[in-house]
Amino acid sequence: MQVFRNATLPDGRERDVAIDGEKIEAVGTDLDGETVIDASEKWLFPGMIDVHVHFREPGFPEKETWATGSKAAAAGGVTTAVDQPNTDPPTIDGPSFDRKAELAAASLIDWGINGGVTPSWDPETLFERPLFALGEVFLADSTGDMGIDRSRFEDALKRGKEAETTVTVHAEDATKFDESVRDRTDAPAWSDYRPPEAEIAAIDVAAELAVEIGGPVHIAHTSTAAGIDRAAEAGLTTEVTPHHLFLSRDDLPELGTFGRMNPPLRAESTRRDVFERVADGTVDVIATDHAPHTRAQKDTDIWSAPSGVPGVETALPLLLGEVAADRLDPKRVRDLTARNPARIFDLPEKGRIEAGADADLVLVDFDATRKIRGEDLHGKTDWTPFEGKSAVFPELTLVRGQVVWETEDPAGPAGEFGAPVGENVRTD
Ligand SMILES: NC(=O)N[C@@H](CC(=O)O)C(=O)O
Ligand SMILES: [Zn+2]
Ligand SMILES: [Zn+2]
Repeated sequence: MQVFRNATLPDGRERDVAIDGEKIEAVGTDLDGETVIDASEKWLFPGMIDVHVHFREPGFPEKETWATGSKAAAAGGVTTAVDQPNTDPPTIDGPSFDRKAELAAASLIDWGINGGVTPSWDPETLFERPLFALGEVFLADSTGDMGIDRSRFEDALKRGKEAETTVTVHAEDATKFDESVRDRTDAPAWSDYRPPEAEIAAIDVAAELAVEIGGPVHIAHTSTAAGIDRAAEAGLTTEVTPHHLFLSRDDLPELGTFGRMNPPLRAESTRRDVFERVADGTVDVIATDHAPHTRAQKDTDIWSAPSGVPGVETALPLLLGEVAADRLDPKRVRDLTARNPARIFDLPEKGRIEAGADADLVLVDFDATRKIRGEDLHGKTDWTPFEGKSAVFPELTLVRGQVVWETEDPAGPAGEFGAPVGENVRTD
């Protein structure tokens, strides 16, 4: 048994946390074990469950792989990551799921694989597999051009309901895109091209159909306060990315094409409104939408650059930086990154520091604030849109009791420790 002694938990209690094998054995005081780690002056958070990453395999290993993405995740305190279906081949049937699952075996951290929806998807064989969730279902084209129309979306919601799985939605309505800005070459043109109304309109459709059809619906990467409010009012769960929380159009002069993503960066006032909804608990989940592209791929004009930014290694550190600066409550960070995703996606073993749960833990020293630098990160991309921002990186990350990241030993353990989680689909 190993014991973290006198660690501060997100709710402020100071406790010993004892780990036996893969599980938390006890949370208490005066606990004993063979290995005792002095954690006084330090905090333990549950590992982040990132329900939205693009680890790019199969198809685009120059952007990311399961090995590099999961190592970056571990270094950022993410202990479970869920991959999205816009790979090549897209994950839209049984065989493509199996192929991705073989590659995911290289993961250092625990993982889930989502199933996607296109005109050529095969729900029969797809739902025979242990999907994490159905989605992200693209209501407009993004990277991978998997946009679908309303009737196929209805079909996806019905299938999701039948299989008792959550449907996650990329909510943008392409009929609201503003073609009149096409002759502009500045980076903010992307934000004007895919305006807030496009997101709000798509969330309205998702909410309407979710209420009509039933079954849980989760809106991915919401970027507008109005969208979040409408989703929440309709009983849908919502997710916000670190880039919509910490960046706005004001950053685009500096970021240029490296700040292009879907949905795009919004006005600074919108960013503040979104932050408020994250801080007050209206938003359920922070997920990264980790969408790496190489520097060379991004370094072109605004209409040719691919959409998406990396974020899996910097999300929890940025949030912990906000805790250090007294702008976010540590309990809120715990809920957004661990407790809520575990509840929404039905992972009873994960997301909590309690006896019986998986020992997915992050050891944090709030005095160790440092600036994010792209060159220090562990994914395939050597750039980050968060360059220079203050963050608190984990000292130690454990997945089911196993150290997968240690600041003292950045070479760290080899991969392939991760295991699949959350067979959230009824396959009988
Ligand atoms: N968000 C993005 O801008 N890009 C994502 C796809 C997506 O989530 O829409 C990607 O896979 O590159
Ligand atoms: Zn998306
Ligand atoms: Zn995505």
